[in-house]
Amino acid sequence: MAVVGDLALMGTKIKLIGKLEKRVFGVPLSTSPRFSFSQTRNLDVSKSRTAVRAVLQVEKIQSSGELKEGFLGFDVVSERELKENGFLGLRKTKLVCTIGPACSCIDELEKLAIAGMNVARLNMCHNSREWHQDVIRKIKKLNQEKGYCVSVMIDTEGNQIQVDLGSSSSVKAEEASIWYFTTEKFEGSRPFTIQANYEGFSEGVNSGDEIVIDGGMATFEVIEKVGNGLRCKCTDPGLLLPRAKLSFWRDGKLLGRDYDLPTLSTKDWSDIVFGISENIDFIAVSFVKDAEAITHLRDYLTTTSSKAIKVLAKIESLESLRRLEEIVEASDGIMIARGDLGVEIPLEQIPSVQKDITYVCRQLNKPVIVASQLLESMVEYPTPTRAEVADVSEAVRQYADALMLSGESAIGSYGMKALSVLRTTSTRMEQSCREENRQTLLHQRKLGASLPDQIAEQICNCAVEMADNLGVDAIFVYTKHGKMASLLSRNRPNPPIFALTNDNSTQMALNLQWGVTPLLTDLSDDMEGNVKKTVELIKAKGMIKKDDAILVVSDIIPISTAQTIFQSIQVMTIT
Ligand SMILES: Nc1ncnc2c1ncn2[C@@H]1O[C@H](COP(=O)(O)OP(=O)(O)OP(=O)(O)O)[C@@H](O)[C@H]1O
Ligand SMILES: CC(=O)C(=O)O
Ligand SMILES: [K+]
Ligand SMILES: [Mg+2]
Repeated sequence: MAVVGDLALMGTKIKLIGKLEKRVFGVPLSTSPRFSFSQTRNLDVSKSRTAVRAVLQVEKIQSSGELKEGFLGFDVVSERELKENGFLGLRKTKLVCTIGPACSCIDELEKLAIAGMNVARLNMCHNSREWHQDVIRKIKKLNQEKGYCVSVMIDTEGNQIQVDLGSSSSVKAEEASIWYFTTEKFEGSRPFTIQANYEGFSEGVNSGDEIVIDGGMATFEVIEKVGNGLRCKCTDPGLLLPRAKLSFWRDGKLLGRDYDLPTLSTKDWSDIVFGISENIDFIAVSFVKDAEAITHLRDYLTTTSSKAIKVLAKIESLESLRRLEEIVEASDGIMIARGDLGVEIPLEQIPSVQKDITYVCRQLNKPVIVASQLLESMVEYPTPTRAEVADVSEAVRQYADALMLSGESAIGSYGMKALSVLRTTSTRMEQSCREENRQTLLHQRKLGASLPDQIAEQICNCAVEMADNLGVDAIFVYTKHGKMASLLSRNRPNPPIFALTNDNSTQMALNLQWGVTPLLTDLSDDMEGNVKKTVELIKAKGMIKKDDAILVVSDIIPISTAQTIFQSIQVMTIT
């Protein structure tokens, strides 16, 4: 903590963190009292040095390169990749890693960041609040002190009917053995008895129906109902793991039952409040049923969070597939959660469903993550199977925005190797798609309703066509909320997109967007000046050379001429 007025901050920009006790420099900084305050403001310290008595924590942001005059906010990993591989060699597909006990210490987190992790995912199903807080703070520290740019995602637990095995690590069910599924709570374990976590789990279930564990780990036939419980016979032997999910089938079809469980449980809401206070970037909502839960959460975030947290809907149930378009429209992005999806639909349908979901996301311009079992064998082994590499390649060929590791990074012994397989496999397939000119096969649906939106969309479509036809080295886009950057990304251009923004939440959100390298930088109303400055800075870093061509797109609305919106495409050749 420091008294702002005592610091020599003349003419610099500072980031203020802490509880605001007064108006600072006459500027009323809005903040919700419930959450910690973190906002960047341009303050003229010279005028008010003596007037200030507000006690605030002043964070040195020069080290993370934030908004300092004359700074181009490259993260250390993109900068290195660009220097080593050149513009075209920059990886386009983003990488998400689930953080678990195998990679939660700061050294392992840093190794993942160096190896290309763009987003760290924390699954709130596991571990304690303190553990999650510790991991988030380590990631923020790495970003701040060492110049990485890793976004943080929390993934809600959700309301699901699952088993509670108490302290047992697994339970084996033998062929024809008789079991009792109950909602009665008891300590320890009882032979042939399995606790289900939800009172109404057996409602509407008849004798003769099937209970499928975790999409096929084991199967039981219901013999009879006993009170709220079910007496069953094991028809397909196998293993029950902790938190194994139950699904009910009749005549070969999933029993689509509405359990009346809200998408977000009380625990999920408490995790969300925690996430907001820890300044996370994404919330992935598990077992989304419809658009309503997503809209509700987004409204809540608008009123309670000072930063724009993005809401991702996880598609992992039959219901979410039925309402796919409305869910995609309502959310900021999608995760194809193939693990639980495979519990609800036959496995052979997953590849075509994945293809359909990525297509819808492309059309509606929402980033999409392909998740679960991409390199599952690497939880145990140091090399992937050929089939796994083919699966990863197919997701890249479908132009998914991001690929996700789950157990491979969270509990596996070869998380770093798995990340490296994702990186090399996606880079190779991206090159092959460029050679094939596959992006020309993308037919985009018109999205914009208002004229400015339609202009933005057309400009981005044309800009990408021009960039590819001219073979420019890079696309630069100046963007406040990331809209133009995403519209460019949607067209999957050959050159990389550098999105220059002065908004930290935009920067962190763009980490999930295919082909976009977000750069946090100081922007002014003077677009010519911005472009000139960026080029000078990037030149000074030795990343650009004579005769390189850059295409520049801008959607910044000048404040001084509020009525006029300048949206333009410029092509520059470096002299
Ligand atoms: N924070 C953590 N602490 C302990 N173990 C973890 C943690 N995160 C993940 N794991 C382990 O990694 C494995 C795979 O990770 P993950 O939880 O992402 O899979 P999942 O079950 O498909 O996710 P979801 O519950 O969202 O469907 C889990 O089975 C769990 O054992
Ligand atoms: C990631 C996840 O939730 C799943 O695959 O089920
Ligand atoms: K989850
Ligand atoms: Mg899941």
